[in-house]
Amino acid sequence: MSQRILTPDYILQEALAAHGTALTSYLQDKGVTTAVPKSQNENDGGLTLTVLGCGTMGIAILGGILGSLSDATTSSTSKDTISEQATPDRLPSRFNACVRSAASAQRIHAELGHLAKFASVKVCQDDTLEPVQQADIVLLCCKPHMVSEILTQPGIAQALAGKLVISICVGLDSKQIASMLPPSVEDKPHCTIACAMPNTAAAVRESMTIISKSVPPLPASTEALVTWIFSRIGRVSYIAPNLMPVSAALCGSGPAFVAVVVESLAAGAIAMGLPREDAYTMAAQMMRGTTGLLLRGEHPALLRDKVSTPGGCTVRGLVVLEEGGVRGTVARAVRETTVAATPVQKHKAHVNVPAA
Ligand SMILES: NC(=O)C1=CN([C@@H]2O[C@H](COP(=O)(O)OP(=O)(O)OC[C@H]3O[C@@H](n4cnc5c(N)ncnc54)[C@H](OP(=O)(O)O)[C@@H]3O)[C@@H](O)[C@H]2O)C=CC1
Ligand SMILES: O=C(O)[C@@H]1CCC=N1
Repeated sequence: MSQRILTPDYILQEALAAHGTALTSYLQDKGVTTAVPKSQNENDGGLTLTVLGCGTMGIAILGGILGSLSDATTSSTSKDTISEQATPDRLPSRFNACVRSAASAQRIHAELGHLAKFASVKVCQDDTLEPVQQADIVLLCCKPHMVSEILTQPGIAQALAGKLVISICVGLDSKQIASMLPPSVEDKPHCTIACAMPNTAAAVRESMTIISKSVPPLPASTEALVTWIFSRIGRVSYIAPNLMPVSAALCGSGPAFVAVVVESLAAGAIAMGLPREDAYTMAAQMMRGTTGLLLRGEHPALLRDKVSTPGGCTVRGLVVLEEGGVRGTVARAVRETTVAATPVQKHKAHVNVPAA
């Protein structure tokens, strides 16, 4: 059985979340004045953000936001990659994390418990209505096929009216999500829907998040808020809605493709006698260094040429890669993924299979 280490701060947060009112009146009866932590105070001017489906990505995003709030509390240096962005008038300070199973609830406690002292984080198991009612912003992080079931639960649509819904669900665009909600009233949409595509590196605040440009554009304050949320977990870029599927393939799925490359590099090194753990660490750090050069503006082709001395060892390895058709294979993987991530074409023919 896994063990959880509960810090005094964490226990206090949990007790306040579960029995805050009772604890406060008990202490007041004893003549003790209680100061509710800022983030627990419903009137602190902060927003409530509810993560609907707080699994791998929900935890990564929430962890990034809480981490950035902890940076703001403990240090004057910001880790923002987009430091010049407009700061929204109001920021999230209370968080609801919704899941179905006890195991998923436990996972949130285990992975985010140490950050809960920087804001109020409530884990909601098998309860979506109240957290959505409490929310100013709803982050839709469940699997795409679950969205319809969740949004059509009794009361959810009413609870979402007038709010900001941000979806990270691959293959769903804002029109499809809107179609699961009541129609707009008097030309006003039921709620504001934004679509974003982060990736799993959000967990280390190194995501490349692509956000779909909304039509009509989001109000400036809403766009600032969406940008703020995702710049907590890495870089942010806005793109035309029709380019979201290819962005999902490159940025959302990309870490899986790169992981295969790292595994392959390590496999070759292990085959030549390098200890397994050393091989994975060396491959990962080598990749990190290479991305540093690329992000500094170096073109990949020039980088490759710089490393391959004529008559040297690298060029011999490169010839093997070309013989194996690595470029074509990787490019085809991105094309195939793009088709699978495209809303209307999701179940259509594979792009790499020639038409019959
Ligand atoms: N994984 C990735 O790298 C990326 C994923 N995405 C997108 O992010 C989304 C989430 O993916 P991922 O985090 O991997 O998925 P996970 O399966 O890890 O997380 C989904 C979460 O949703 C919860 N959930 C399911 N149904 C309900 C419900 N009715 N009420 C409340 N919670 C519910 C699940 O809880 P429980 O476990 O208890 O059922 C689980 O915690 C997907 O739409 C995907 O397209 C986008 C970019 C990258
Ligand atoms: O493959 C998936 O379903 C998700 C979407 C983007 C990355 N992984």
